[in-house]
Amino acid sequence: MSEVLLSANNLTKRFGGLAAVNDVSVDLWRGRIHAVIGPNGAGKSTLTNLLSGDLPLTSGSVLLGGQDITGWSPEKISAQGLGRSYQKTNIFLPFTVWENVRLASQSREPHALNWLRRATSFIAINARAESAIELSGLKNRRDSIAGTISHGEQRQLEIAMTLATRPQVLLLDEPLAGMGAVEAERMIALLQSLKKDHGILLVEHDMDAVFTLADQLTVMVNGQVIASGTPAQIRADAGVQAAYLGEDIGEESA
Ligand SMILES: Nc1ncnc2c1ncn2[C@@H]1O[C@H](COP(=O)(O)OP(=O)(O)OP(=O)(O)O)[C@@H](O)[C@H]1O
Repeated sequence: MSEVLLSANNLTKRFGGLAAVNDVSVDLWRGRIHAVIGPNGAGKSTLTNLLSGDLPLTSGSVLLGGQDITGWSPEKISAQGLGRSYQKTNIFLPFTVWENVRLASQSREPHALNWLRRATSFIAINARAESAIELSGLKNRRDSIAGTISHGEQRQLEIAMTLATRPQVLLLDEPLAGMGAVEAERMIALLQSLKKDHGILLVEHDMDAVFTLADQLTVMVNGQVIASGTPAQIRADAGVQAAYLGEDIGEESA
C-alpha cells in the first residue's frame, strides 16, 4: 500500500529576477520513483535543494511524514527522514567503505555520546552501517579504501552513506552520471531494490534509465512544470516532445 511521504506544494525560488523554480508541486510516495527531468537550467537541482533545505524557499511549503518542515535546516530535515546523496563530496577517499558509512551512521545520533549511552549507541550505529553496506551492494568492498574502488562503487557508497541515516525519502541527483553500461545496470537494480521501502526523487539525464525506473515523471522547463504523469503519458505529450525536440526521451528503441 502506497503512502505519501513527502508533499511539496507550490514551491517557488527566485534568484533576483529569475524564477529558477516557479510554482512547482511534487509528491513522493513510498514504493514509487518520481523522476524530475528537463533540459539544463530547468531548475531540477534547485528543486532538490529546496526539498533538502539547502536553499531557502521564496514561497511554498513542504510536508515530510505529515510534518511541516518549511524553513527547517538541512540537518533537521535529515533527522526527520530525508536523505540526500551529495555527489562524492561527502566521501573521505583515504578511509575504508566501512569507515565512511559508519561516520554517516554516527551523524544520525542525536547527542554526543556519553558514557551511559555509549554501548547501546555503538551497537545501533554499527548495525545501521552494516545494513546500509549490505543494501547498497558493497559488502565485498567493505574494507576497501574508498579512493581505490571504481567510480560506480563510489556512487553506491554515496547511497550507502545516505541509507545509513535511515531515511524514508531519498533525493538522488544524477546517480548514474559518468557510469558505463555495466555500472549503470547495477545502479538501476539498486534503485529498484530501494524503492520498496522509500519514496524516491530521481533527477537524471539518462533517459533510458529514467523511463526504466520511474513510476511518475515531472517535466520542468525554465523553472516550470510543463507535464506530469506516468512514463506513457509523458512519452505521448506533445509539449514534452517539443521541449526535447531532437532529444531521446526514452522511446523504446532498444
Ligand atoms: N545560486 C544561484 N544563483 C543564481 N542563479 C542560480 C543559482 N542556482 C541556480 N541558478 C539558476 O537557476 C536556473 C536553474 O538552475 P538549476 O541548476 O536548478 O537547473 P538544472 O535543471 O538542475 O540544470 P542541470 O541539468 O544543468 O543541472 C539556472 O538558470 C541557473 O543559472
